[in-house]
Amino acid sequence: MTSTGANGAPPFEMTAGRVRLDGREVLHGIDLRVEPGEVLAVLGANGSGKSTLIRALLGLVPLSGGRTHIYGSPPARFRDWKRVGYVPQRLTVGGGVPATVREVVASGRIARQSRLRPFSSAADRAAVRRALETVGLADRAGHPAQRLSGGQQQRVLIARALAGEPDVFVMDEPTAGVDAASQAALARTLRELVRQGRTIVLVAHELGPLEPLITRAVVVEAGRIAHTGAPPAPEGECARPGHQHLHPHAPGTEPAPLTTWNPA
Ligand SMILES: Nc1ncnc2c1ncn2[C@@H]1O[C@H](COP(=O)(O)OP(=O)(O)OP(=O)(O)O)[C@@H](O)[C@H]1O
Repeated sequence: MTSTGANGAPPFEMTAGRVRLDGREVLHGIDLRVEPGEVLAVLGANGSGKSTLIRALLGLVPLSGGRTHIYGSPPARFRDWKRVGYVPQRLTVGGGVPATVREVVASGRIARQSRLRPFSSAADRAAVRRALETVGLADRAGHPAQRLSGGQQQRVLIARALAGEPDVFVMDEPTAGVDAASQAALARTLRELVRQGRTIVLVAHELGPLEPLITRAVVVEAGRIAHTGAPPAPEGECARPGHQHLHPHAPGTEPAPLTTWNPA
């Protein structure tokens, strides 16, 4: 898999990025380069600017100063959206229009379709099925997504990103409101994605079972990066004597299928 853009450009590179919302500057000169294969945690208090930062990296909010690139292109000129999977904080797809779980997850394939191939193919349907199985929602495929619990909706959004088979995943609090078993399942899924060479940027308050996967953390404080460097020290299971730390970049062989979630 190619994990950089043309000329080896990294997934994201922001230089002196500034963002104003409602006339108030909320990001004050951010420098951040995300390397291929990284699992970068964006940490910080409520309102520090974490979501705004990742939305700006994706071009979803415009910069008022500085510049940002996705695989070497400014967001407005970036065309290869199939390489990018975004898991927002909440399910907003459909804006109240009823959509089934399968339809929401299938929308993750849109960037892979084209004017020449506008309809879903067998490969699209298989990717949607795999993604639903991975997050343990295959039996809910025909249910209205809006009627699921918050944690299940979060899993739908993760499945939507998985279905797109992107090179880089950007996840805004993927564990928020998700039960402990599903958090552990998400950690297993992310570990496999990283082993396949994908890049992951995730916003989190609590890393929980994702902690051992993190290769670098940035801490956002009042719209600035206050710390960048080593991930937080592993706790709990990983810190126990005899625990086998499976490094996410351990050289692998063939990509294995993503582990199916079996939430209790
Ligand atoms: N659409 C908006 N208009 C005006 N101000 C906004 C808007 N969205 C966010 N803000 C403000 O920008 C700042 C950063 O918000 P942001 O959502 O990026 O923080 P966060 O670190 O992701 O917070 P949380 O952990 O609560 O999700 C906050 O002060 C917030 O009130």
